[in-house]
Amino acid sequence: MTNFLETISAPDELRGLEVSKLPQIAQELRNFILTSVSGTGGHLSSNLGTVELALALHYVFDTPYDRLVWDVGHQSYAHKILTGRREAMSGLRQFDGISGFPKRSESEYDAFGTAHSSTSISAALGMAVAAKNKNEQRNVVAIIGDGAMSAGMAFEAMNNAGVNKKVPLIVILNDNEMSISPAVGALNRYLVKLISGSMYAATKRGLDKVLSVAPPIREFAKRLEGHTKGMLGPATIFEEFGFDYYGPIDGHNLDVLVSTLQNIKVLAQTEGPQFLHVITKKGKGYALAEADPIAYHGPSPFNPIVGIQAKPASKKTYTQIFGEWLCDMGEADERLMAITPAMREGSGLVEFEKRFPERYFDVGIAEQHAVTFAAGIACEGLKPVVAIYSTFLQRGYDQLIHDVTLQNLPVVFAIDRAGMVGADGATHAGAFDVAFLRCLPNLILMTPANEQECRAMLTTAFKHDGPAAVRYPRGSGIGLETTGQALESLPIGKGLVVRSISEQLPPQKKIAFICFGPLLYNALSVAKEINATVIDMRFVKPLDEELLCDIARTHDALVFVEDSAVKGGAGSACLEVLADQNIQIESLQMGLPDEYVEHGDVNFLLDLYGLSSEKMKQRVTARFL
Ligand SMILES: Cc1ncc(C[n+]2csc(CCOP(=O)(O)OP(=O)(O)O)c2C)c(N)n1
Ligand SMILES: CC(=O)[C@@H](O)[C@H](O)COP(=O)(O)O
Ligand SMILES: [Mg+2]
Repeated sequence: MTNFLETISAPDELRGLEVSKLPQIAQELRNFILTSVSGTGGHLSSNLGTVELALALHYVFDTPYDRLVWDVGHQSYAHKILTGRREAMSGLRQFDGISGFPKRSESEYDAFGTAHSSTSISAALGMAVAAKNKNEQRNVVAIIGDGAMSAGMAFEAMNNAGVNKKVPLIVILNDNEMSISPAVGALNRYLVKLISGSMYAATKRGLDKVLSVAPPIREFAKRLEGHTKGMLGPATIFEEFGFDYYGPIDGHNLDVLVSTLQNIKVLAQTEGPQFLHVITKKGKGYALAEADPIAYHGPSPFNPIVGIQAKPASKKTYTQIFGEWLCDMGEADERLMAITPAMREGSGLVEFEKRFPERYFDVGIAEQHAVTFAAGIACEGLKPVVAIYSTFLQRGYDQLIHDVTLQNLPVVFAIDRAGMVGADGATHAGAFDVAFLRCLPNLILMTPANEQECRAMLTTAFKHDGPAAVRYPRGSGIGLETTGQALESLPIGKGLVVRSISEQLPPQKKIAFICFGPLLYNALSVAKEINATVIDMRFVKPLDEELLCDIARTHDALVFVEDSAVKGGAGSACLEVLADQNIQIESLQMGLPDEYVEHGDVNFLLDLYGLSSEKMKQRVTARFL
């Protein structure tokens, strides 16, 4: 049997086929995705669930002239494979390989770069308004998941789109009742009601509209009605926002998808914003992923025959260290309230939810709300802990300033994925939190070098009567044990001398490494070779100014080391203090460059940016020795 997928290098070739060929192509796509992603690692269950949708979209719409904007974009592998990147999938999320998300610089078919959730409707509306303004008859489609739909930004866009009757915008809601973990919130309950049939009336109303304005597609309405129950009832929330609403329809039925999209494409040009609700299964077609879409959301490489096999890890991850601390502190202090914006597994809160369900809050993909929700909790004397990725905290920055630090409220920010994250690349790098946090009055900012410091700093933050943040990287530390360790704080604003210059073989130049975070250990291995001092500063804010100035006055050169952007980072904070104290000294800053750090193996990237031990030694030698 012909493998059609191998003959398709662009959607034009797809559009030349009979629609009856699409189911076979879908099967080939699904098999290819499973084989490829099990080999490279990546996002799997969401991609298995959107095979038919991607196929039908490229079949019906004249891509890339018509625009497709994939929300989050973690589910865009079928889209990438159909648009000439099948071979490139073997390099997925590897350095110099293709991104795991749509990326404008990667393909003309990637209309908008995504990865942070809930931006698609805003971007698509912008494109649709621009097309209208330029008198270009173009279709723009936003494909957004039910999880992504829970973010305020999606409703900001809907609110703006709905009143714009002449804008050819199509929004497709890919509803699989899952975020990464099960979807949460009132919107999820509402969608379940829609799916359950209690509000199929919307479809009936939509059908009546279709019949009234486009008689030639009467058979479309009849066929669509075949998939819905014609009960009358209240308008859907989407219609109240000004969209014509159709669905829910089966997002795996290519006949229904293609005919529905062909007609909605026409309506968008004459009737304005259209909203299609499709139902899919996350993990579709691979039994293990269908059974456990969470485990298969973003797996590392695995054998698809037997599925993911749990491997006993030699060292705990920082996420596990946090999760362990959260339970221990939650046990010790019932005021602790744990908040996650839709990242229960990734942030390590699964155990806490089991043990303290009444103090666990998954607020959905809603970082802005998560931060201010925590502020409200703190106002009432309880102790909120916001578990959040560095990159996603960017989404709640104004709330962090305006609602938390300005009011000096005791909220703990457990910031995971600080520094380089590897496979997810530039959109997910935790590069900027030191720069955007250290300038905030009232906030304490800590950078643990190892697991024990991480646990102690979380305790310090929790016991502090004001806003406090601890930032720690993706992955494991050096392997220090923390289980059962006492919940003791550190002296706030105090650094630590980890190594002093040995006077036995005094170096030609007295160099001190001033370190923030786990790169301290790369610096330490260099310091042992060249006989240098190593300082673990521990706090970016408040800085241990006394220690810093003492070291500066007793050494010939300082090397600042951090796994965050150099621009505005911890090293810059130190240089500001030295300038204030009028201390002149040679210095070198080591950290993330003034560019977006792309996807790739973290150790490779550390070496690329001169942060491996070998490269640190080369840079220090070249500059000072
Ligand atoms: C602002 C932001 N917060 C959190 C995430 C992490 N994240 C990635 S995918 C996802 C769930 C998306 O659910 P949905 O939109 O329903 O897509 P599905 O995985 O079900 O296809 C989350 C929370 C993100 N990418 N962006
Ligand atoms: C698409 C998305 O934003 C998440 O799935 C993210 O990729 C998770 O990152 P980790 O793998 O670091 O938990
Ligand atoms: Mg979903």
